[in-house]
Amino acid sequence: MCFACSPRNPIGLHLRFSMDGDTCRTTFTPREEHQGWNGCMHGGLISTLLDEVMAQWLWRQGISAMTAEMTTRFSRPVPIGVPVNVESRLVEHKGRLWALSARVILPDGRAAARATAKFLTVD
Ligand SMILES: CCCCCCCC(=O)SCCNC(=O)CCNC(=O)[C@H](O)C(C)(C)COP(=O)(O)OP(=O)(O)OC[C@H]1O[C@@H](n2cnc3c(N)ncnc32)[C@H](O)[C@@H]1OP(=O)(O)O
Repeated sequence: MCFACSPRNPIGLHLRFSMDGDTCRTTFTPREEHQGWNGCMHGGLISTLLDEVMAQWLWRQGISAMTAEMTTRFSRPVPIGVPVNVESRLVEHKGRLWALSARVILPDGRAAARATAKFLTVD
């Protein structure tokens, strides 16, 4: 029961994804219970959005892969109650290793957070 995407997880984020060309997308509006710093979404949960949108890019190509490494840059706060777009793309693929990038985008089009990650295919 995935914390990020399962519709049955009672404490989950209930994210829903779609592919748009070579980009995987979702949207999310953080609520009070997702707060970290006053009035802003918790950074760990922002990382969850980024991790999951990259994992889903792979999943939707039929690739089972786990996150092996991830770097996140938090550029601007994500305000509670404000909808954000989250998107990912493939950067590179070599053998079992898949490199992806992702962004959390505020309604004014500015990126609030960016991540790069390496995923390794698993059996
Ligand atoms: C869509 C539904 C799923 C959504 C899930 C959302 C994403 C997640 O949250 S996944 C959960 C979080 N991630 C984890 O728990 C992963 C924990 N780590 C592991 O289980 C293992 O380390 C795992 C599976 C990633 C890799 O282990 P294993 O299969 O034994 O590979 P391993 O032998 O260590 O490495 C294989 C090769 O990759 C290389 N490699 C491993 N990690 C890295 C890395 N970060 N960067 C570059 N190369 C790497 C190794 O050097 C090795 O290279 P070589 O074959 O040339 O020696």
